[in-house]
Amino acid sequence: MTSTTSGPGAEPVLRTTSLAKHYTLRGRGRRRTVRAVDDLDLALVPGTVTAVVGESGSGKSTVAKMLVRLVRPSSGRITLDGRDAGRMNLRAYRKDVQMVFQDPFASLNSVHTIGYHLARPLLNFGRARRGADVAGKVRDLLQRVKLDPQFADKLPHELSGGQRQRAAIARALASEPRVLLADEPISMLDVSIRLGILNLLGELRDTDGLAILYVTHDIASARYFADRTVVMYAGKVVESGTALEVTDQPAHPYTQLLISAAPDPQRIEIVDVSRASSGAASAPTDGCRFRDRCPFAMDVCRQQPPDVAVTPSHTAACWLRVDESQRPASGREAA
Ligand SMILES: Nc1ncnc2c1ncn2[C@@H]1O[C@H](COP(=O)(O)OP(=O)(O)OP(=O)(O)O)[C@@H](O)[C@H]1O
Repeated sequence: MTSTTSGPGAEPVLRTTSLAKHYTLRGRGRRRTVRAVDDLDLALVPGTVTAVVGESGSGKSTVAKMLVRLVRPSSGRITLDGRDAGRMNLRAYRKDVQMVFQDPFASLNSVHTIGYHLARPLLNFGRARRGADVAGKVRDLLQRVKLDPQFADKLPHELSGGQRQRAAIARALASEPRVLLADEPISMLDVSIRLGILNLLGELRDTDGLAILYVTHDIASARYFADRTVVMYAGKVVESGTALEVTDQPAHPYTQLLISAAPDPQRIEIVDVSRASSGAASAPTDGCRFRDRCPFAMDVCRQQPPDVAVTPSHTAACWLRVDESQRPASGREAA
């Protein structure tokens, strides 16, 4: 096999191994544990987009927050080029791993110009020297996200939502990162400009060889934009594969439900259908977490299903994919 530095065959730059985040909630004298993320093995590869898809409460944002080190994992490991992220200096880590947030209105400070927002990380990460150098690099960043250089002098409120999100992407690019974590980067934008932002991110993937994590509740946009798709339900990955495999031949009943709820999974329509029907918050924490909503649930689903290979690049964690003769005895009875 030819080894490449970017694209689907390249070595992952960021990896997670058995990553988990559990929150303990206390109230009325009781303690409750929310298993926001469990057993997550993820590999982000340069020059590719990995989509994490799921409805509200499935743990997608918690994954992104752990990866950018805003939230400390309860267990498991994150490695950047094989180095343990938890032991790395945060500034050195963030130079390589940057995040774009959902809300471009909240993520830029209203009292500072766009130029200021871009100059700060350029200087902090040592990518520019004060004076003409930083001004030139601010212009370059604006150009890369297709904003006119005059935007440097504007305040955030003078920009549209799409322009703000472009400015936020430019800010994330200032450190010249290798990994970009994009948490629902288009869900708050007008439908007409969403595609433009995804296309911009796609260009950056190709020109800069960025490894992009694209967090979304919208499986249609993942099909359009991502190379690989990972589907999460109630904190667990239920299916993963190439974006086309997962959308066009979904193997897990939960993915099938997500797709049937999308108006047209082949079109980037982006209607917020999946949030309304979320059952993730009340899902069981043992066995298959989807079993209470699954039309095919069996007794065996009380046990954790194995990850079954559908194709060499596509897996689904579902007992239906295990031959009946291979299931534990209870797998042959209806629940
Ligand atoms: N700081 C926190 N304290 C307690 N529970 C939390 C915290 N952050 C997230 N959770 C819980 O963890 C679970 C996963 O949340 P998360 O925000 O990662 O999901 P999500 O898929 O990104 O959903 P959304 O699209 O609504 O943001 C949810 O049950 C949520 O209530």
